Amino acid sequence: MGRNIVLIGMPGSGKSTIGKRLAERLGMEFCDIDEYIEKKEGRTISDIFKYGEAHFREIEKKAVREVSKMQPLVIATGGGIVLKDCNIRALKENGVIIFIDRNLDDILSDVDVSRRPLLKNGKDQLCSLYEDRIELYKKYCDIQILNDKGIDQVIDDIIEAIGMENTDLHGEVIISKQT
Ligand SMILES: Nc1ncnc2c1ncn2[C@@H]1O[C@H](COP(=O)(O)OP(=O)(O)OP(=O)(O)O)[C@@H](O)[C@H]1O
Ligand SMILES: O=C(O)C1=C[C@@H](O)[C@@H](O)[C@H](O)C1
Ligand SMILES: [Mg+2]
Repeated sequence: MGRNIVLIGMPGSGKSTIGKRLAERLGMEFCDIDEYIEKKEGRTISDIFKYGEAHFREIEKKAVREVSKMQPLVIATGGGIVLKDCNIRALKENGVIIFIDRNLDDILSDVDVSRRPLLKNGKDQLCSLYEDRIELYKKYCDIQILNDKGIDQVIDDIIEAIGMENTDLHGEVIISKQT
């Protein structure tokens, strides 16, 4: 059975949008872990956060374990998935991890802070999350893809990079085409 394609990155970096369309292009199923959690719990992420971030992270950890075992999927993860290394270990067992690396200014202009409890105090919080997490995204990914162009081009870059990754390249592949 084929491997999962797992997208990690900041809130607003494009994981859900790119993931859905990548899955369509590859004829794979798509799973958004935030949506999986909301469906399974029958409540929104914001409602879960009312019981504290630690409570959400435990639910997220369980969801990651479950989703990682289903394959082959394109998986869009929550922005904080990198905060527990067991999440990454589970996702890596059956999957290649792709960091969708989007410039903070572009994220700030697009992200929907109303649906993200960690961003409820506004966009300054996003900058501080970025500083805390950027090294984790880089460290944990197999492939880093710059989302600084049209979505279709980003998807082309991912498909090209996965082809390279599957044949003989191991370690970090950075696609940074200037178009
Ligand atoms: N390359 C791009 N060109 C134009 N718009 C983009 C691009 N990448 C992302 N966007 C837009 O940015 C917004 C955020 O994208 P998306 O919701 O897919 O991010 P996400 O990583 O899933 O965020 P979250 O972690 O909050 O769920 C969307 O409105 C999306 O259309
Ligand atoms: O960046 C984060 O920590 C989060 C991002 C969202 O995808 C959700 O998973 C949740 O709001 C937490
Ligand atoms: Mg999303």
